[in-house]
Amino acid sequence: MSNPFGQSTVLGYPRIGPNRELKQAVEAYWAGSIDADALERTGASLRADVWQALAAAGLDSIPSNTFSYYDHMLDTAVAVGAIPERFRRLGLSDLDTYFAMARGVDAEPALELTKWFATNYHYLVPEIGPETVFTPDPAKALREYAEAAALEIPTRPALIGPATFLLLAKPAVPGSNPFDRLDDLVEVYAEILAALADAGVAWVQLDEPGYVADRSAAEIVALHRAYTRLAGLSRRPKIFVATYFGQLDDALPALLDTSIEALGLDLIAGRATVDQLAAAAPRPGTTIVAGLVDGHNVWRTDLRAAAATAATVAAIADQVAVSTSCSLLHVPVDVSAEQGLDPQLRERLAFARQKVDEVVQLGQALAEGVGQLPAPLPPSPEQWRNDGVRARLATLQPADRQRGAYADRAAAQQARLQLPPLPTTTIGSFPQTPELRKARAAHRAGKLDDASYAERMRAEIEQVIRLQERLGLDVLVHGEPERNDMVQYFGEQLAGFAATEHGWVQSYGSRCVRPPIIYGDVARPAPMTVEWSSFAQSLTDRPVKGMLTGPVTILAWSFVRTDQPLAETADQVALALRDECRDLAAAGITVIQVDEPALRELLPLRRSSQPAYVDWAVSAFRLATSGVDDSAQIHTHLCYSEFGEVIHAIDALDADVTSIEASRSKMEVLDDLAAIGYARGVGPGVWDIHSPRVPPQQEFEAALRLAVAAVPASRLWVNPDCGLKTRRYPEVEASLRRLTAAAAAVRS
Ligand SMILES: Nc1nc2c(c(=O)[nH]1)N[C@@H](CNc1ccc(C(=O)N[C@@H](CCC(=O)N[C@@H](CCC(=O)N[C@@H](CCC(=O)O)C(=O)O)C(=O)O)C(=O)O)cc1)CN2
Ligand code: MET
Ligand SMILES: [Zn+2]
Repeated sequence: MSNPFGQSTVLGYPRIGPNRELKQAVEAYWAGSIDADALERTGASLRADVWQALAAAGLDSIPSNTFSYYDHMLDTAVAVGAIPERFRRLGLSDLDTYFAMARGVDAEPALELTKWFATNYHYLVPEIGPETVFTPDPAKALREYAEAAALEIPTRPALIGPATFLLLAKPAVPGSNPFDRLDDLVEVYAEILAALADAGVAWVQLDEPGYVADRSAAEIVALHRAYTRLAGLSRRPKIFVATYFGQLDDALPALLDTSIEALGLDLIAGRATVDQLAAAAPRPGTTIVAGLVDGHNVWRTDLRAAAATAATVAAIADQVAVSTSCSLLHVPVDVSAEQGLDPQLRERLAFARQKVDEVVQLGQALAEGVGQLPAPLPPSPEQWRNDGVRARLATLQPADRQRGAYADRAAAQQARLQLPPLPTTTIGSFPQTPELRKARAAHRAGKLDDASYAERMRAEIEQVIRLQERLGLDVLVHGEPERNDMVQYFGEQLAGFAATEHGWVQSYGSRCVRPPIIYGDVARPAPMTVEWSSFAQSLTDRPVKGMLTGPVTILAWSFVRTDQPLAETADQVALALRDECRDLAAAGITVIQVDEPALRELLPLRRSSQPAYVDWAVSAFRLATSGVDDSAQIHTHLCYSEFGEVIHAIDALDADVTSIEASRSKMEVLDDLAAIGYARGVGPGVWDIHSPRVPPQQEFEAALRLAVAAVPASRLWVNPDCGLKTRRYPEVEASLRRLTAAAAAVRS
């Protein structure tokens, strides 16, 4: 049955370009080496390429306004006029005002950056207060629509919907609630929709993923009111509300009770969605856009199984289209560029471009039947299995996840380490200089041999050690110069992982990551970090921390196999890390840090699913870290999130020392930790490393005095919020000098 929406669509597409063209152009603009026109030309050409590729692939309904120079939440803030006064008064051009909000300028810090749901994408948090004046600014959406129309490609402009926009905003004034502004904001959307309709736009996409998390009855009533109002407008495009990253529960009947023309549902992450849809009984004429192709992972879709689900949906709703489960922003662009991958793996993968083809095939199957669909691939090759690892996991006992009593550990560690009160340390990485990146690029290209590369890295490590000695830090790090990324580096060395050459995914702004792919059983063919750490330790009498990435973070920042529970894959990674910890300890490394910055990221959006997650996540970390004896001091590190929700999990990790981002939230996390009786070492970050600013000495001391008031000095560590890889040496030296001086002042 044909429907006005069409049979197939995607919710969004990568905007960085097949070779990170956007990153290069944007960074060149920031550096002043190209002008705004040149940047705009690159943007226009990337957008045109995407629309043409989507049209050529045979998609019926193509999104626009999914491009962004930095972030789509920021674009929506601009579209509704929510530009804080402190940026307006800089008097910059529109483009530079936009980048000022994203990155800050000397006088004004940027908007806050935070996790986009349970992904490794980060959005800029709009600041909304009772006084925020909303004004419609549909210029970007209109321009993109017109650009595509000039290519004879009609598109569907996409915006974040008003309810989710406010749910994800933060109060501009303490104590106010951005969501209270919903009715005002909806009127601005009404004007935007009218402007789009006037330009000939037939459909608009409004994203409301905020409703796949637990929401109050009042928030659901407000959602219903918002879409009743928008759907009731006389001058507007047809409305497609897109939801993703989970299931809507009570918000589903609320949305279906409005007269929106199409509703997108995530049938990958929202396992109960089909049942909920059957119970809600969509009204005739509403198109259900079934998200059947996973937009958050890289595996090919089992098209026959997906078509069967589509058929089930078609029996409930009279009009059905097929889509991705979420925007394709979260996967790399094109797997056909990966000629270095094992062909047996490559044929099992679908990146954004391949997922578009899958959606088109499923759309055709809806109309014409499943006869043309390819058969599913056979099960994974036998050689991806590792019976040794499986046998080891099968025999694990609770004791393998349990260290000795903390009091005994603390005594054994202090006897060995002899640390002063308020010991100072850093989180691991030192600046990744352009020279280091160039050396790594030359090594990768075969222009720098292994020995010369290793020599270059050892020289860097030696400089980093000497610098820390000069600064008077107590526990040193080797600086991680040899790591391209804290997850990819391990992925490149572990069996069961594959690395891509071009598989870049945007993490925030111009920053990208190349997540490894976990396709088979995980094992550690050889030690991964021991040589570098031992070398660093050989240079100094002070302790040098071993530095590993924890199992949860390795999973969160990789693409993970879906043929077994995450918990099982996490334990396999944990066993490899357990062996690495033992090898480090055996090599004389007395302090080992196992980073878990993504512990909060994987926390399920719905409360009911959280305990099971916390259980396996904590278990895997403990498996990784409890194979060493009491005298080895285990540190962990967390950053990039609000920790309140995982505070018990942090305690349950049972690390001897937890370093944690705290400077921007004024040490609040210490109260959270105190409230649950956390009684081991803690290093609240006293320096916000996200900005190049060198804080004055008093700021370090003030932060430390707050910390000393909340935590006994005997358990308190002094460190920055996170690693220093994105900073430059002048800032690092100046700030660390103040950090150590502040520690000395507070000690005495
Ligand atoms: N995986 C991951 N997720 C994370 C974080 C993280 O550290 N890792 N931190 C948080 C914030 N997210 C971040 C994500 C990316 C970067 C980042 O700095 N990315 C770099 C790339 C890092 C990298 O892979 N570097 C490689 C490759 C660098 C590169 O682009 N090389 C050039 C050539 C080298 C040159 O001439 O400069 C090339 O290949 O073309 C290396 O050092 O080897 C970037 O986009 O610029 C920082 C934070 C949360 N999520
Ligand atoms: C995102 S957490 C980073 C931890 C890592 N050890 C570093 O210092 O870079
Ligand atoms: Zn960090």
